[in-house]
Amino acid sequence: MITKPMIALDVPSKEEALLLLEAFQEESLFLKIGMELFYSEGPDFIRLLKKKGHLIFLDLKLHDIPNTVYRAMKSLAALDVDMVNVHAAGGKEMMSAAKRGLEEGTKKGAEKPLLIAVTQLTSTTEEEMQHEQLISATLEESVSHYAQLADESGLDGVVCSALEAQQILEATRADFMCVTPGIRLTGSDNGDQKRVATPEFARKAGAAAIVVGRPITQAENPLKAYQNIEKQWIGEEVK
Ligand SMILES: O=C(O)c1cc(=O)[nH]c(=O)n1[C@@H]1O[C@H](COP(=O)(O)O)[C@@H](O)[C@H]1O
Repeated sequence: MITKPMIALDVPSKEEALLLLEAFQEESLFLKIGMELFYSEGPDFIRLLKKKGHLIFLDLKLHDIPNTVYRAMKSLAALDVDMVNVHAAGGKEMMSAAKRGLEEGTKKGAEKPLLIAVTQLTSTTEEEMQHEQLISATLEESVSHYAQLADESGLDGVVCSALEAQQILEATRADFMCVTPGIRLTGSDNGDQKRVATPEFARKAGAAAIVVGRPITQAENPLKAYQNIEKQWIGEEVK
């Protein structure tokens, strides 16, 4: 279990990201850098955050032909990040190519980043999946199927809603990682998220990590919000 909640740094610039991080002072964090920040600030900002002692989940959700994903992963591995992801919908050949790229791109002596696959985005409902993606299975079946494909491709885990973590662990193996975004506290704004759960639910369902963005980044006091979520995630009593 990754005890630090992963903070989704969904802000447009390095300045805004650093301003937000000021509140956390010297604390070492697990930061998720997504497309918005990576596309604007690039690899240099990742290196800076690593130098400051943070762990990085580089969330670029690769989904392309196997050769392209293999080559892209080789580049990403050289950044020495801790976790990267692809879309499971890219298929087993693509996921295996991603893994090979990471292995070949990791510097000697460095640890290979964890590789996980997005199953169905937490912003997707079963109805949307069936009518827009024309997948006739239930959402649970689709998510478990993608998780099994990811496991067979040698990946470390998946991104899913905490609502599906327990069934995924049953369909794969006990140490398969379920990284769960769509985390919300009871009564808070879901925004565009559809399959949401509390940190406590995620823990009880066996999730390996939680990813939290707006409930922290848009809170009046981001540090306090983070600490509150962390307590619920690791199971400490909230005062
Ligand atoms: O891969 C992800 O991280 C991801 C997958 C998914 O299914 N749903 C999902 O919300 N995410 C990411 O998790 C974060 C959730 O942010 P909040 O909804 O603001 O907490 C965003 O940065 C999303 O890009």
